[in-house]
Amino acid sequence: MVLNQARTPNGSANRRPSSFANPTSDIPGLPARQAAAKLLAAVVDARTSLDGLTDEEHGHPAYRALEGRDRALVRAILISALRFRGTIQAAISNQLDRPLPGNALTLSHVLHVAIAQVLYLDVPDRAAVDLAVEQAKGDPRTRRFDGLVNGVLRSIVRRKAQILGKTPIANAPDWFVARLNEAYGEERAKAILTAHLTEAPVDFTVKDDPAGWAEKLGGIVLPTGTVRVARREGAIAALPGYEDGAWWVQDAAAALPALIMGDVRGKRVADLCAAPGGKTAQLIQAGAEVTALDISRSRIKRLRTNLERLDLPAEVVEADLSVYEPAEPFDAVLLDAPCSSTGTVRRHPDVLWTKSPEEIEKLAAVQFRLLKAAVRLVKPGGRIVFSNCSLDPVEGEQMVERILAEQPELELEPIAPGEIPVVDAFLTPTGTVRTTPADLPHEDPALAGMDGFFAARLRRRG
Ligand SMILES: C[S@@+](CC[C@H](N)C(=O)[O-])C[C@H]1O[C@@H](n2cnc3c(N)ncnc32)[C@H](O)[C@@H]1O
Repeated sequence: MVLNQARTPNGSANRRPSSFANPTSDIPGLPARQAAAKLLAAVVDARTSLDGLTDEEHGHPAYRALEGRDRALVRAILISALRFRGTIQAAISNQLDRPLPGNALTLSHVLHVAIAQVLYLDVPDRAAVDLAVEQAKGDPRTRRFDGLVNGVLRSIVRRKAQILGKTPIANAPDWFVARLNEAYGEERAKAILTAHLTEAPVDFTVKDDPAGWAEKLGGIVLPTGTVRVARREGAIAALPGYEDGAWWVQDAAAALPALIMGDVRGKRVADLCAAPGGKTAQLIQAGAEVTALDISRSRIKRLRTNLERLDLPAEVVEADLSVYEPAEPFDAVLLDAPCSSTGTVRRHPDVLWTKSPEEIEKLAAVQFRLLKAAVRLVKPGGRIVFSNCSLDPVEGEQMVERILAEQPELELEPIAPGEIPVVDAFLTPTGTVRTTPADLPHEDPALAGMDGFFAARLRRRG
């Protein structure tokens, strides 16, 4: 089907005079769709993180100009548009005889925003389609395509059940699928890609009584001890136990690196990339005397607030780990390094569209540098736990091989099966920890999975 006739939402020819001054600003719901298309452009064209764009204080101006409800709608649209980007793109392509012109990026974003609503959100189809047509008309870059927008969207509305009923296609860039296949084999890679299509549950690390908190929060206790609740509307801060500091939100996988540190009671431990403080809190709770260090002022602020709420005291240091010189070395250090975050796609579907293989290599270089800096901060004989939330072996398994090859004073301290029973299910043959979103399956997909994480325990030779 070729769609190039300019038509209004009700199918009649477009007769709106071109001199119609700023025709769109008063149409309810339109500013939210316009903002969504702008933010989508910023994510996929300029590779900007969605969290930054939707920051309540420093986010994109088009986002900050919206009311709270519209902000939530924009976020929901973008999460779906990015999570199902492959499916949406295929649905568009199926409607056209030839691809959209390469310079029609704005048109493509308008379509993606509308289709995300039609296929995945509880927005009336008619509103999604009509607003997209108005949006196209209101922008000189898309004005001449309003008929195409109308035709493509109406056709997708009609084919909705068929599109949604199909086996999901890979909603990830080719480079990512190729790297997953290579690292995990096709079957596990497919399971990971499928897991990415469901929103992650909310996980809580509790100070004590997991069963009691699971009941109060309406969740389950995972084999790892984490309390898990299916995602639902509502503020985390309104949940029981928040004010009292009884728990903190932390993915089940993110809770494992601190556990492989072993018994830290009474030890001086540095958490070297600490903010916002999930692992710091675990280490303090486990009885360590913790120094929490981070380079980012704003993230340090969040860490302080979190530790205050939890009533867990630590020495907090704002510094660059590469140049940090403590008065004396630590008994043990944890380096939860900055990474590509490809293990967190379920909650951050923008990651796949903002990162690239080159970016992964760059981040691996940063991790290598930080890991070397971490080694000099620990006493001879002391442990170094290295972790991150990437699925890519370059940032995990291969990073450990590289550092061991370069630093003879380091050795791998493999985790033996049964030593820390909660990580047994995730141990690799070399005694490191690897989790993926396809792990921790559950009959209810809303309660399944965990972040992709890697963690290794190293020792500075004594
Ligand atoms: C993956 S996050 C840490 C998450 C944290 N460990 C937790 O569990 O809540 C990585 C952190 O590394 C910090 N970072 C990046 N480069 C750093 C450096 N050179 N020195 C210290 N911190 C750094 C970032 O600011 C960021 O907060």
